[in-house]
Amino acid sequence: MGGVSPLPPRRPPLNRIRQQLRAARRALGERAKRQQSKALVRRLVRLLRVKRARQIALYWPADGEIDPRGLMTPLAARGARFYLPVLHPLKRRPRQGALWFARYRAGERLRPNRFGIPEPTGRGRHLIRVRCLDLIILPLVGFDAQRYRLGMGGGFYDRTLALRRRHPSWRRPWLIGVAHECQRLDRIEPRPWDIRLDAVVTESRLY
Ligand SMILES: Nc1nc2c(c(=O)[nH]1)N(C=O)[C@@H](CNc1ccc(C(=O)N[C@@H](CCC(=O)O)C(=O)O)cc1)CN2
Ligand SMILES: Nc1ncnc2c1ncn2[C@@H]1O[C@H](COP(=O)(O)OP(=O)(O)OP(=O)(O)O)[C@@H](O)[C@H]1O
Repeated sequence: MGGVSPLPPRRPPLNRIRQQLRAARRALGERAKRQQSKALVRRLVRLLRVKRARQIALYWPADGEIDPRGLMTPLAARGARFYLPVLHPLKRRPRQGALWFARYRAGERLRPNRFGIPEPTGRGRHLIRVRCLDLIILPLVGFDAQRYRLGMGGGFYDRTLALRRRHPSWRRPWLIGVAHECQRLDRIEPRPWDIRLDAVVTESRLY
């Protein structure tokens, strides 16, 4: 043989990477997950962008995700309001596969969506325009040090935030991805629709 340079190692397909990262996240154990969520919330509340935010989108944790709900008590004391993602009901383009954000007050009744994730219900729910949010805390499956995000694969946040790609100078909403450190990848090859986050916070670091 000799003289033939080896092919670069082939990356496993994205879906396999997603599965592996989700399994790693679920395997953490309740105690570790609780501790890491608490440590992460302590980091978040120290960030000026977070302290100043008035309209904040969180998410309801599922599948071993970091629990961001600990932000509510300290930030409500500063006058913040909170919103949760709701799957857009339209089955047609262009809004299909996008998210709405509905006001959520602690203790309010929620109903599971088609993925089993609780969301605000009812005609009375108050929706907010994405551009009026100061801050979105995004769940993620994987991230890299460049702050690219790998999600569940539905493209929901990418579609919802697509307007930001067209208006890169818009400062709102600020986008913070939150994750366990074990969800970091060496490099995520960004696809054309991927949105780069403004920050990624883990239990031990800020990217
Ligand atoms: N907590 C949380 N809420 C969120 C998101 C999220 O990632 N985390 N989303 C972020 O986008 C949106 C929901 N996106 C999701 C996309 C796929 C699956 C999921 O479990 N898919 C299954 C298979 C699909 C099916 O059941 O039909 C899977 O991959 O196992 C869940 C949520 C909005 N709300
Ligand atoms: N702005 C957009 N407009 C139309 N389709 C989009 C847009 N963004 C993403 N998509 C579609 O969504 C699909 C899933 O995208 P991707 O794999 O990046 O999801 P994800 O970021 O991992 O998931 P999520 O945001 O739901 O957590 C892609 O195949 C892509 O075609």
